[in-house]
Amino acid sequence: MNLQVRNSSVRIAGLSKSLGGHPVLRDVHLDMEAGEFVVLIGASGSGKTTLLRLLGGLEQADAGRIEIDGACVDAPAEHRFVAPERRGLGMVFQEYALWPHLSCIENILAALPRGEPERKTRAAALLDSVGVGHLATKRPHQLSGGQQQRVGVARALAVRPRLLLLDEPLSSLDVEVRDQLRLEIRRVVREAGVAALFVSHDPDDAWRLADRVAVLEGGQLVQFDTPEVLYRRPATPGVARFTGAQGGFEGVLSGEGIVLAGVDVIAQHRQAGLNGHGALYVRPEGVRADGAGSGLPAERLHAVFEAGRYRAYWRVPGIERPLVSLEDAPPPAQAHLRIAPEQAFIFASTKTH
Ligand SMILES: Nc1ncnc2c1ncn2[C@@H]1O[C@H](COP(=O)(O)OP(=O)(O)OP(=O)(O)O)[C@@H](O)[C@H]1O
Repeated sequence: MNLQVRNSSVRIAGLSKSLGGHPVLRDVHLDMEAGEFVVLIGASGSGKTTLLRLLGGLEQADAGRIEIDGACVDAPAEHRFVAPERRGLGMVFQEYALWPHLSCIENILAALPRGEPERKTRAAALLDSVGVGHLATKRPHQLSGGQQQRVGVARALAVRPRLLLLDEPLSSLDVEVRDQLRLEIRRVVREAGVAALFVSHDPDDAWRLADRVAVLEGGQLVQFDTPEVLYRRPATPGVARFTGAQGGFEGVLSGEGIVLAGVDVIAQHRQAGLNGHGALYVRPEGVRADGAGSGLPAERLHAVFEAGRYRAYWRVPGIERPLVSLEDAPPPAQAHLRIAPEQAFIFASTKTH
């Protein structure tokens, strides 16, 4: 059966929302392309759930505009607000939220539009598409968490949504089930051709699911890019950390880089408009110990074997925190650390000098 649904797109412009007198979202602009899978990340309290609730119609914006599939669903300036059930959305939550007294197939049938032809065939096909066709007659309590979430995804797609909203749907599952279900969600959402906004804390969700990743910091959208651009050009220290960087190591800016422990460290990317002091962020895979030669003089504090390599922790005179490197061979007690410019990023100093 063809599970294809309408193409969709989302336009969010100038969206602001305060809760309890505090601004939670500030002037958010975000356009999703038809069929695009966007993973929304951000620290706890950054406003992810609030953005999802605004899209879902569970909250009303203070300012700005939301369009789903070309239809304006929220625009306070125009006194426009479309109720949640009329927005054409599919929703999947962390807690599975299935009807406990209904079987899996009945849960799907309850979501299918009444006039839908061949309802039972479609409900069964939806369960099949997420790998739980054989559990159609079971009740939710007879299923594992991962199986229940599969039914949750099938039910969300049953309404032929214009947009699928997923709020940390994998976070209650153990790692193996999470990996498996992540792949299946991506496949089934692609097959349905529906746009999806997936809220997560987990970097693996961003790398493995997203066409683009949207990053919220303090209620503002600080970056909206492909995973590759996020990795190569993180827009903020927070994004650099999310992509695995350690930092910020404070130093004085030089012509092309930053001086740490008397050594000029070159970084390919430096935030525009900096002068005076800065802070270096670098991923462990961009730091290498070198027995001799140039680089930051370092003393090994500790090293552990990890997934075929050695993760080494170094003390560098003049740097407050240990610097971490990844090595192919057991690291020596003393070394010079070389930093790969493409793995290094310089942002504004967080200290007042
Ligand atoms: N009803 C409310 N009244 C007042 N403040 C609220 C309300 N709901 C949320 N907030 C505040 O708004 C901010 C953003 O909350 P939100 O739940 O959107 O963040 P989040 O990024 O989803 O966080 P988490 O990852 O922890 O779920 C938080 O500081 C939160 O305390």
